[in-house]
Amino acid sequence: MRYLTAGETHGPQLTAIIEGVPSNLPLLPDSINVQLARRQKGYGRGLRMQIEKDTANLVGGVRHGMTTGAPIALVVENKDWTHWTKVMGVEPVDEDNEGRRRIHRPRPGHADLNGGLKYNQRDLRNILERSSARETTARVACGAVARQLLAQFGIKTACHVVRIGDVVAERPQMTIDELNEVTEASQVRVADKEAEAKMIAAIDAAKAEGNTLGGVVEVVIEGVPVGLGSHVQWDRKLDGRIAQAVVSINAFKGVEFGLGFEAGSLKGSEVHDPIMHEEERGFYRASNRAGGFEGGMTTGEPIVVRGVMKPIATLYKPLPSVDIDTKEPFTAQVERSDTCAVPAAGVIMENVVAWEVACAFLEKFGGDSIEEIRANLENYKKQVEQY
Ligand SMILES: Cc1cc2nc3c(=O)[nH]c(=O)nc-3n(C[C@H](O)[C@H](O)[C@H](O)COP(=O)(O)O)c2cc1C
Ligand SMILES: C=C(O[C@@H]1CC(C(=O)O)=C[C@@H](OP(=O)(O)O)[C@H]1O)C(=O)O
Repeated sequence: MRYLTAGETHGPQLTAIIEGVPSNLPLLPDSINVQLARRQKGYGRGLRMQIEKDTANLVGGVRHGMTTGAPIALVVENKDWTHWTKVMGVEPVDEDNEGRRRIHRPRPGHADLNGGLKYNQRDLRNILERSSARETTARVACGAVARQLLAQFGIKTACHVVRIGDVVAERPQMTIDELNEVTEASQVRVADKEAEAKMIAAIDAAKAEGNTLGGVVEVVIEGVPVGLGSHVQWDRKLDGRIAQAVVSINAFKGVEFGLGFEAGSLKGSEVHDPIMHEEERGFYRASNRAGGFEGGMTTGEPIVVRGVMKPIATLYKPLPSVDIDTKEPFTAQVERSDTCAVPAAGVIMENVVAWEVACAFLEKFGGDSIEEIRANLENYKKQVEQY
């Protein structure tokens, strides 16, 4: 499968085209809308999330609640567009027209200056509009389709917040269904109530001082068969593909699997997962410190992957910057902004990781219809059982 997205944050809509979704997958807008709504939640977001009510309109590839194998086309409206029709319209306006809401003071930490230099744009709004994380709405919609596919084969996903600023949540000891239930009810997507209160207080404190916060989120995927991805070629290693997908999320700066960076300070005996075998269960691991991957392939244990999000770049007490017109130092332009978007980022990460897993799943069990894929999976399961 592959997808492309288009659309600006204050333009009329976001658009995505997904190619390669098999036929006979049940798909209704609701299964996408659930993910879009999850992405909009979370303490610390700015006023924009009160304006938007993200819902997907399926405009291709689905008929009577089922995919047909044709490309899926979907759009999500920007409700905010009504306030931006002139500023973001396709019709030319005067160079000096105030209605352009031209940006000429780049924000440190955002795409403004690099994008302006690269695309030779003197209105940095032409960079901001597409570099905004609004685009992740379309990516989550695509991920939601991938989750639907995974769900057909009993593969479940969850995400939870591990850290916001210097507040760390306790690692939850619960099933994936319980984790989903508890984090859904949490304002910052944690299972740890004590940490939740401290995280909310930290976000309030950052906001009060015109500052912002980042954090760490974890995604767990269960029910994945052994052998997705491959050791034979660099670009077929599924952990590598997931890493790329995670770091491509706006403001994500790092990724780790299982023990992750901690593995660098431990001995081999404390890091690797002993191999076990039981007649009933087949091969399994005594632990899952690898986070579900060896040799770029899934081990059959849950995928456990974390991503770190830097603090939001737009500060109400801005950092020094330089005006691109006068070349004079200036404090950076202030745009309406979030204080902390880590809980939302967890949902984005869950959906982009689900996408990569679904792609690897289809590469392994490929087929044009759900029935063909199911037959291939059953056949492979038998092979693994008899190994
Ligand atoms: C859910 C989410 C919401 C975000 N909201 C903002 C925001 O309100 N203001 C801002 O400056 N950056 C925000 N960001 C981060 C910027 O989009 C990101 O820093 C920017 O695109 C530059 O890319 P980079 O940080 O990956 O280098 C958000 C990111 C995510 C994932
Ligand atoms: C719109 C979303 O996030 C936006 C991401 C974002 C940024 O710079 O990345 C800046 C803000 O945009 P605005 O200035 O319009 O409020 C966020 O609200 C969204 O997540 O749907």
